[in-house]
Amino acid sequence: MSVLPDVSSLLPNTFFYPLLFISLVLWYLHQRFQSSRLTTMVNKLPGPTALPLIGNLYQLIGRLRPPQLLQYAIAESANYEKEGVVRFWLGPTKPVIGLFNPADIEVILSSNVHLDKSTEYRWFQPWLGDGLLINSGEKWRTHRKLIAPAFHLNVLKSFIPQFNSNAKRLVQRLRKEAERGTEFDVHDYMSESTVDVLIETAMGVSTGHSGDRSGFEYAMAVMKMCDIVHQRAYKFWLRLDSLFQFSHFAKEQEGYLKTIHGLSNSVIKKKKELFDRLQSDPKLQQQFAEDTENVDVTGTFLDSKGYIKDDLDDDVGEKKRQAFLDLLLETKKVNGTLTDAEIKEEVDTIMFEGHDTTAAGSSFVLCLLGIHQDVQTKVMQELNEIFGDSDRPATFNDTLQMKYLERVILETLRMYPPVPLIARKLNQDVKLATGYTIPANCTVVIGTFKVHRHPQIYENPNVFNPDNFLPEKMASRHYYSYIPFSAGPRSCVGRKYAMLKLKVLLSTLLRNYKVVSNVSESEFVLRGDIILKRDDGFRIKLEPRSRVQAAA
Ligand code: HEM
Repeated sequence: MSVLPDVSSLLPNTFFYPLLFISLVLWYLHQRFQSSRLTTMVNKLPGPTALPLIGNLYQLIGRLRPPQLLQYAIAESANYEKEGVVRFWLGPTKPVIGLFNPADIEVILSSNVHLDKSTEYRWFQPWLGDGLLINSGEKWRTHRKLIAPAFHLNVLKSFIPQFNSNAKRLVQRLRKEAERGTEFDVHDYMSESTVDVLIETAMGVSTGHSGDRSGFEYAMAVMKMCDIVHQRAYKFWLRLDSLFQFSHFAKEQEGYLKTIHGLSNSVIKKKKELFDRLQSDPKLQQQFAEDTENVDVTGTFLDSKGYIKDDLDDDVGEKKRQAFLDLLLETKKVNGTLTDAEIKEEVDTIMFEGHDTTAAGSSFVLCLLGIHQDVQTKVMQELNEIFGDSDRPATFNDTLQMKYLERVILETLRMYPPVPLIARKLNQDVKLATGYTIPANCTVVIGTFKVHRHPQIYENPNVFNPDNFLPEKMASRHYYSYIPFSAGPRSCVGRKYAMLKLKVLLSTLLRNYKVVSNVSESEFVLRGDIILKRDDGFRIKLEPRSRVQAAA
């Protein structure tokens, strides 16, 4: 028997050296990151406590569901309202800077330098290719210059008949819900309608009104794709393509993209056939000639003079006034400067941006009108003054008189902005108006939802009040305190299209149905997966209005 004490339990076991090694490597990496220029500068910005290496990721534990994530982002940013800036570390090398001060936002959005989208937008690439929403540099500049004129007001005015015929179809589809009189989710109806109307206007292809549900299937696939892209942002193991490709999401994505690209391919094919026929038939050309009637839009949101002016206001001359897909095909034919692949990615981009945003926006308008019956009564008074007893379709001039409905739409987009945040990647240091400096390589997130509910900008920011958009109220606020369509050189090209379409669609629907909602705003469960939605569904009831029938 040994007289020596047993020291084997004190000796390092098999795990000791590997653990020591990993700890030393982590400690070394932490020290390196801490002393880098990026970290030193970012850590001067206000933000919640970040832990070594994982940064603020620990705060996401237990919040990996879209509604909780949005709630967390809103609550955490409220602690930095005074500063207008908040920094988060998503791991050791990924700083994200949230901005919600209009003067700081202007520094980024009005710039011709900070135009690059954040790296997260690359997850859209299998879907949108290198289209206008995500591309950058010279390609973005030339494509933006090419596409913006297709959304000039004089082109949009020629879409009024299609807006009306689709509004009428929507009213007919909703009839069964009105007859039932029970609660239903209006978002599916709005999605299908906004896809169809986009195909018939910007793409210039008839959907045939034949009961074909490809628009609906497309809209549902888009919703699922948005969910996948959103999950990649906060489930960190999905951020890397090398891991994502082995997940079940990759397989699902393939299926959704088949539906999405199936529709865009078929739209392009149909349009090409029509385009070729048009080219060889002068009579058809005459028939499709644009309506370039001159109408005064001063004093409305469609007129940007009193608001944020952008390239949608540039007069591009009569010649260039063509609808979107006509313009692209013509450019390819005449200049040879566009490839088929480029046309495809721009069609996919416009199809996505043009439908999901307006489907969410219009669904929120209906929910809010269902809750605020006094506001709905005022909208109806205005519509009755415009249309009287007539069930005629809306004209462009009618839409200019829908000033109160316009304020309702603007206020809805303030409280529930369909694009709740915008993210840019900085390629150089930026000094903000508030004095803070953000270093190059940071991701900057503009918190639209947060700016729109800032108590120092909007009196009673959580109260729905269309009068927030009376001209004098708008004039008294900072330009960049209302940015549902972003602003500056990279603002939304479909802004005027969206407002015009929403007015025709909503006014037609309201002339036929009274909207009712038993759900209060405090019960809305919001989720921000790319586009802001209600997780609990856009639940409303409809009651037929006896006086006016569907506009013919
Ligand atoms: C209520 C409706 C809409 C809202 C709230 C909205 C909002 C926005 C926002 C915030 C952006 C900037 C996104 C970013 O920087 O990440 C954007 C960009 C864009 N939107 Fe819209 N949008 C709407 C409707 C439309 C429509 C109807 C179209 C086309 C028909 C459209 C086409 C685009 C395009 C192509 C871009 C990219 C522009 C660029 O990067 O140069 N949008 N939109």
